[in-house]
Amino acid sequence: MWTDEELAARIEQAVDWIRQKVTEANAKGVVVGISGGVDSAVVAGLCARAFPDNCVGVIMPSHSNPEDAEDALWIAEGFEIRTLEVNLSGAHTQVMGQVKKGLESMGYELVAEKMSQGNLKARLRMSTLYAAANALNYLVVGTDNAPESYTGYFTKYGDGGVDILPISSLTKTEVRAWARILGLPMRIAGRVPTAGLWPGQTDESEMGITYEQIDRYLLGEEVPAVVKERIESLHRQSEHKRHLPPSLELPKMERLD
Ligand SMILES: Nc1ncnc2c1ncn2[C@@H]1O[C@H](COP(=O)(O)OP(=O)(O)OC[C@H]2O[C@@H]([n+]3cccc(C(=O)O)c3)[C@H](O)[C@@H]2O)[C@@H](O)[C@H]1O
Ligand SMILES: Nc1ncnc2c1ncn2[C@@H]1O[C@H](COP(=O)(O)OP(=O)(O)OP(=O)(O)O)[C@@H](O)[C@H]1O
Ligand SMILES: [Mg+2]
Repeated sequence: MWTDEELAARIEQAVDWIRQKVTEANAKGVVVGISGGVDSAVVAGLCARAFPDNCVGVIMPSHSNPEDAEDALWIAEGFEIRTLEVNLSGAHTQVMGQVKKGLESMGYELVAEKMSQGNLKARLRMSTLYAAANALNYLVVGTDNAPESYTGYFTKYGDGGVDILPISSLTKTEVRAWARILGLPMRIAGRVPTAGLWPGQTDESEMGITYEQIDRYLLGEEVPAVVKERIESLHRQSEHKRHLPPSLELPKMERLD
């Protein structure tokens, strides 16, 4: 594996990179959503080191996982990050209720209601992070790791809607190793990954494969054929999320006047 010194050096590289990107953008600091999960805990640790006095952690408690907010606060306090708490349940109920009622009154059947409400949650979180970042001239720091990025396991314009991605080349195993070096306990480093979009959701049960398997695939190691097919299918289906929207280029028209 890696030595602690190697890991610490890579962490310092990531911290410097965050500082550089913020400076290049003429911004003054960083905003990060802290969920209680390991990815955002690691990114929070990097952000705190990069901008000890200009870092805001946003905690957006979810009724599906209320105890996560306590861990999120504990993580922020540990890194001495100032926190903003925003409860999105009212906004979520309002928007989703009106969309559902409106579409049903038009005669539509909602074929993917659970996904729609879950992804709206991720997009409201994104809007909240940008509301804070805009107000302060800070950048929004994302938490996608390599397996999530490769499989497209993120919400388009939700948790995927960010300004910079410091851990998007890290396997989940590496993220957990960085967590340990940053002083996070096993309770956080080893917790079951969940997007928190609906009660009981876990990343691995939803994807039907494990992070260990995706890590192995990304490192070019052997994985069962069925796992390889699943990863490649998720990658293909989500290609659109890793690009700017396709835009129609029409030839210029001569003006008649
Ligand atoms: N080929 C194509 N070209 C252009 N656009 C395309 C498209 N196919 C779909 N789309 C658009 O993309 C939309 C589908 O993408 P999207 O809205 O992202 O939705 P989708 O990929 O269906 O779902 C997001 C997945 O990410 C997971 N997630 C979300 C948030 C956080 C985390 C986490 O790990 O914390 C995980 C979530 O549980 C779910 O499995 C469609 O509604 C459509 O508008
Ligand atoms: N309740 C929440 N409060 C604040 N931010 C959140 C919340 N839920 C999700 N987020 C943001 O969305 C990001 C994507 O969630 P994701 O689940 O991939 O990461 P994680 O929770 O940090 O780690 P894990 O994937 O191991 O659960 C989080 O890293 C965080 O920035
Ligand atoms: Mg999570």
